[in-house]
Parts: sequence; structure tokens; C-alpha cells
Amino acid sequence: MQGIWTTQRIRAAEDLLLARTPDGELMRRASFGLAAQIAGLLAEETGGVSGRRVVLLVGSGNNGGDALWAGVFLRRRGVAVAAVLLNPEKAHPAGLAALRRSGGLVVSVVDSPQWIARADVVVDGIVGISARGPLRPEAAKLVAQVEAPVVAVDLPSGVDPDTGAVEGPHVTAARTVTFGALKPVHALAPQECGEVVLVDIGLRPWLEEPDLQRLELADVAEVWPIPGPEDDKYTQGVVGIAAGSATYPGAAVLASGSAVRATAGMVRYAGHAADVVRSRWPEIVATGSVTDAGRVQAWVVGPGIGTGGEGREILRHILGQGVPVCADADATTIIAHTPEVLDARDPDTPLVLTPHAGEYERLMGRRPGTDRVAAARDAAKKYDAVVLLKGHCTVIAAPDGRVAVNTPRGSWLATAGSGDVLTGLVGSLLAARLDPWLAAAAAAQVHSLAGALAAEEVPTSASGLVDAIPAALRLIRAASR
Ligand SMILES: NC(=O)C1=CN([C@@H]2O[C@H](COP(=O)(O)OP(=O)(O)OC[C@H]3O[C@@H](n4cnc5c(N)ncnc54)[C@H](O)[C@@H]3O)[C@@H](O)[C@H]2O)[C@@H](O)CC1
Ligand SMILES: [K+]
Repeated sequence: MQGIWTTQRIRAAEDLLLARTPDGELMRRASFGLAAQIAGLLAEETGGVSGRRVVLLVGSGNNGGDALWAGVFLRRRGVAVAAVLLNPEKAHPAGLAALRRSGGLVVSVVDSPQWIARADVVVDGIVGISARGPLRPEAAKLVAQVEAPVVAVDLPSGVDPDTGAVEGPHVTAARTVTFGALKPVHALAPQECGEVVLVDIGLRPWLEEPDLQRLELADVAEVWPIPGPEDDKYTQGVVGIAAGSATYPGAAVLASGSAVRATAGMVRYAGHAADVVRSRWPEIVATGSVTDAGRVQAWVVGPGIGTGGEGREILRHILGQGVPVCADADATTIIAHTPEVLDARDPDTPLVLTPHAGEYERLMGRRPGTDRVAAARDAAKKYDAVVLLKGHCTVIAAPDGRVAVNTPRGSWLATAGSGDVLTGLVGSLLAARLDPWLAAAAAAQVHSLAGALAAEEVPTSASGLVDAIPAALRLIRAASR
């Protein structure tokens, strides 16, 4: 697991570390690592380092200090460095003096356009973790002129450090070099951060448990059920799928197929699309109704079941079975409109909800807003359920406060039927008796990886996504060896 810490916790840890390190040492470590990354990008972009041109955009805090000191290191490698000070009286004094001594130039905001236009790389040292809100007008004007690739210091300025929200002018970086630990912005705003590089400044021992986590491929490989010699189709867990309708069998086919592809466990289907499901997936035991589906270790319910009386009865029946349930799509809407269906649920029965923003609004009476982590946490508490909030970044919150973030690999997953595939993955992991939060987080990872693989064959579709699941699982296993 990769840990991610909010800025409040980062600052508390930095204070502890600062008190034990000589003055300026942390900034030296940070800016040394930063300079190496800037030089690396220069080499990638231009084939060399010496003689190349770097412009530093320098704000009034330590973020600007990092940029100035990185400029000093770059001067030693023969880079032409020009610093644009947004607030000359407040620029980091030691960093500014050192840059001047090293032969770096300081240019005024008025003269900056010609320098920015000729830069090979621009460094965003405008603001770091202490700032909130979009760029102020003067900084926004400078940033708008930039065409060269940008290296962001700690985070892209103008993007909220704790939520990744973008609410106005901001920097979009090719690479973000951060220090000590990942912050939420790095997981929640991948498009703005570009490639994220973490520089170790010795902070980790001073940090407590992370606020958010991101599964690595090895974590997924570790928890994904792989059949051993002792296993049969039952020990792997049987998942039941209550989805689809006779007129719209697509959701049933996708959710069932995804469960078939995900693990070696058995899949039962119950609903009006039994014939279609059986003909597409002969390995599935399909019946017409949830009441005669047979025993399962987990249920997936919702996609395509409708939001009327029949859907409500299906959901009520399933919630009363005493096994983990992943309630998706129409089931979410039913819960929102008639919360009393949840009375059928035994309080010990794990529930996973998978709303997108619109379904979230129905469940909670408000949009998720810019703080999607808080939004998912609130819903997890309210429903005593694991909540997987869909969106560009998927946020998975457990009622006990654990939160995982899945950073996407491309945005094509917003395709019709993609949610049905995800829900099938979650269900099969629940049937394998995984912790529901881990099941949802691991499913989201495999879903996005399968998406990236399927996208290699453009144009792709949700069926392509189902077909890519085995390849995604093979890749995950290979990556963890
Ligand atoms: N504290 C430490 O031990 C370390 C800090 N480091 C750096 O220090 C940064 C944090 O520095 P600071 O706490 O000095 O603060 P920042 O550099 O994040 O910036 C705060 C300053 O920006 C101004 N500001 C706030 N919102 C703004 C906006 N929307 N537009 C323009 N200006 C705005 C404020 O007036 C304030 O002066 C980190 O992000 C990191 O880059 C690193 O050097 C590593 C060590
Ligand atoms: K920055």
C-alpha cells in the first residue's frame, strides 16, 4: 500500500523533523532531489542539460525557496536559470541570495514573457501545501504564457493539496516532484500532476498511519483469490448475480461475465435474462428468480433490475440472506428512495455501495462536491457500508474510516456497461471472503487496469473490458513476482 497524508499531518511531521535537523537541511534535501528531476526532464526533452534554459516561477513561501535552491544546483550543471519573483520582497531570502551568487538571473514580471517563451522547462514554485484556491491573477497570467513542460514543486499550484479540486486557473505539470510523502492531490488530481516523483527527505518515521491509501499491484496480487490444489468451485466462493431484464440483458451479461473472468469460483445468475446469460456464459448456473437461486457466499444486485416493486422485492430478499452484498445501479436508487428496504439487512452483513455522482446525490441529498474523500466517508458512515464513489478517481471509504483512492489510467472507463463489470468484480471478491473495503479497492484497481489494456484496442467497449480481465490479472501477478 502506498500511504497518502493530508497536509495537516505532513506539517505536524515536518515540525518534528525540522526540530531535529540543522537549519536549511530539509530544503537542501528537497531542492537537490528537485534539481535532479528538472535535469532529467531537460535531458529527455532536449537531449542535454548544460546550456539549456530553465525559468523558475517563484512565490513567496518555501515552495518558491525550493525552486530557487534547485536553480542553484542547476547552475552548477551549466543550466541558464532565470527566476521570476511574484512577490520580490517576500521571496525566500537565502535561496534568492544563493541563486544570485551562482549566476542565476532575476527577471521582473514585466520582462518575463520573453524568458518564458524561450524556456526548455518551467519550474512551478508558486505555492505549495500552505496555499488554497486557484492561482491569483498575476500568477495565472504568467502560467498562461507557458508552453514548455512544467515541473511542479511539491504540487501543481492552484490545485487544492487536500482534495485535488481545481476551481480556477492552475498549473498543469508534466512532472510533480514532491517531498517526504504523497499528499491527496497526487492521487486525486493525476491529470494536473503528470508523473509524480517522491523525494525522500527523512519524513516517513515522523508520520503516523496514512489518511488515505492506494493499492499497489503487489497488494492486489496478494489478496486476489488464486485457486490452490485443495480448492474446488465451492471453496473459491459462489457469487450470485441479480441483474438485467429480458429487454435489457446487457447488464446481466456483463456483470456475470466479469465475475466468471475474475476468479475460479462459481457464478449463479438469477433474473429475467437467464437464457441470454446461459448462452453467453455456459459455465453459469442461471435461474429465473432470486428465490430459487441456491446458496451463494455473496450477492451482486442492481444493474438493470429496475427501480419498481419487483426490484425492491429482489433487493429485500437478497439483503436478508446474511451474506455480503454489493448493491449497484438500480439497487442504489431503490435504497435512496425507499431506505426501509435496508431493514431487511442484518447489521453484521457487509454492504458495498457503488454510486456515481448522480446516485450519490440521491443517497445523500447533495452532490459529492469537491472533497470527494469526505463525501465517500460521510456516505459510508450514514449507510454503515463500504462506499465506492465512482468518478475520474474512484474513492473507496469504509465505515471504520479507511479510505482508498484508485488513480485512473486514462479516462475511457466512462463507457456504458463499465459499472456492471466493476460490480461483478466486487461481487466475486466478496464471495471469496475478502474484507469488503479491500474487495472494492482491489476490484477498482483491476477494473482500471483491464480498462487500460482494453483501450489498446480502440474503440473499446464494456465487453472488451470483460475480455481484458484475465490479462490484467496476469499482469498483476507478474508485477508482484
Ligand atoms: N516545511 C518544511 O520542512 C519543508 C517545506 N518544503 C516546501 O515548503 C512548501 C510549503 O511552504 P510554505 O508553508 O512556506 O507555503 P507555500 O510555499 O505553500 O506558500 C504559501 C504562501 O503563498 C501565498 N499564497 C497563499 N495562497 C495563494 C494563492 N492562491 N496564490 C498565490 N499565493 C498564495 C501565501 O501568502 C503564503 O505566503 C512545501 O510545499 C514544500 O515545497 C520543502 O522545502 C520541504 C521541507
Ligand atoms: K508548486
